[in-house]
Parts: sequence; structure tokens; C-alpha cells
Amino acid sequence: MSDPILSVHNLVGGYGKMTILNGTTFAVPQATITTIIGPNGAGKSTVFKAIFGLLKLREGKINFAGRDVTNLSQRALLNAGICYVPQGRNIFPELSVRHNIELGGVSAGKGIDLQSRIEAALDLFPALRRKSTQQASTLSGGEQKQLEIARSLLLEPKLVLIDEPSIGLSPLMVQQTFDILKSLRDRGVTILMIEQNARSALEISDIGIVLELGQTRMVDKAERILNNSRIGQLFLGGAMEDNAA
Ligand SMILES: Nc1ncnc2c1ncn2[C@@H]1O[C@H](COP(=O)(O)OP(=O)(O)OP(=O)(O)O)[C@@H](O)[C@H]1O
Repeated sequence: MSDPILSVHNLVGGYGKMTILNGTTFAVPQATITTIIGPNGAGKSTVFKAIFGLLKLREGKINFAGRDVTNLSQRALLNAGICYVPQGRNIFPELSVRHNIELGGVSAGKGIDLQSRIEAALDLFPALRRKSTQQASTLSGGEQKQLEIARSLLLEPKLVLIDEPSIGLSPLMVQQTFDILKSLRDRGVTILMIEQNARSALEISDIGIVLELGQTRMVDKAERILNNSRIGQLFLGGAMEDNAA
């Protein structure tokens, strides 16, 4: 496995006086898909907010591509090569698909050929290319998620943080979206994902991380986590076995 591109060490933080991250520590190897699983409220989305500078940490260090990026601004993190696709739908429904993608490049520096980056993003998403002139509101839920991913690629990130991409999608759309994540990984992009759809996500992942009460309970090859029946019972309320049925 390659060297870590991201490492988080002993993160402590939360909301007001409430502590959610209690010493979260893990590393993400470069050009992998790493999936964080764990029960509701474990602090998974809070870790992403901390990595992307949306939550000020009380303690801990975040290292990315060999440099300390703890508590940097989102702008600085985007420039460093981290992008964040949050939960839910975050598109501009009245704008065209193409225009939505273009907005991913607003903070790109001068001298960058945005049009060729838009074309490269559309190459990855044939459904978006077919509908590139349509209003984004006319896309299906899965296509809208793909649009968010496409938009996030305009800055050519090294690391994509993606929070629950499969929520509300049909099984076919989930598979298509996961296939896109695999092809990004194969091009050298590192994907760190949170997923409730644990079995399907671990099946396409290299590494799995189990988070509980803001602490890392396990980091292992995804395959080993997938085959560990106790994990489903202990950390997912048996959800993995249910999904397997
Ligand atoms: N903005 C906020 N203000 C106060 N508390 C919050 C805020 N966001 C999250 N929390 C609380 O922090 C805890 C962890 O939330 P978080 O969203 O990180 O969990 P999660 O593991 O991603 O859960 P889920 O799987 O349900 O999405 C929860 O108890 C949640 O209610």
C-alpha cells in the first residue's frame, strides 16, 4: 500500500461544549478508496468537517501531502488539492448542467483551461454530457450526485471527501456512482468516503475505517472488515448481514 496522503492524529473537537471527536486517528493511503463506517452519530461527518476546515479543532493535527493543514481555510484546502462533496443535494437547479460544473472552477487560478477541464469531467459522466445543456433540476437524484462529483473535479483534486454518495439512489445508480469513484481512484485520485451502505462501499474500497464515539475502532483492509461478521453486529446493528441476505 502506498504512503498516506492524509493523516489525522488525535483529533478532538465538537459543537459548543459537546465533544464529538475524541482522539480520532487514521491515515489514508494515496490513490485508494477508503471508507469510514460506523453507527449514526459516531462523528463521521464531523471528521470531514474538521478535515475541510469547517470545524475548529481543540486538539490534533491533520497532515496532507506532507504538510500540516490543520484549521486552514477552505480556500487554502481547495488550493492544496482537497475537495468536499457533502451529504444531500448541493446543485444550482436553475442553471444548466454545464454551468453547474463550470462553477467548480471559480477559484481556479488564472491560466487554467476551464473548458478543457469541463470536457474532461463530462468524459467521465456520459449521462451528464448527454444532458449538459439541460437545467440541472431535470436530472435524476443520482445524476445530480454525479454532477456534484463532476463539479468537484474541476480543481483537479488529489483527495475527494465524499459524504454518503449513495443516499436516495437506486441500486443501479449506486453502482454507477461507485464505478466512477473506482475510475477516479485508478487515475490516482484518493477517495475518502462515508457510507451507510457499508457492504457495497467496502466492496469497492481498499481500506475500511470503523468509527465509534468519535474514536477509530479499527483500520484494516476493506476485504477483512467485510469478512468480519462481528463488525456488522457491533458497529452497524447487524446491517451488513441484513444487506448480504
Ligand atoms: N452543527 C451541529 N451542531 C450541534 N451538534 C451537531 C452538529 N452536527 C452534528 N452534531 C451532532 O454531532 C454528533 C455526530 O454527528 P455526525 O453528523 O458527525 O455523525 P455521523 O457519524 O456522520 O452520523 P450519521 O451516520 O447519522 O450521518 C451527533 O450527535 C450530532 O447530533
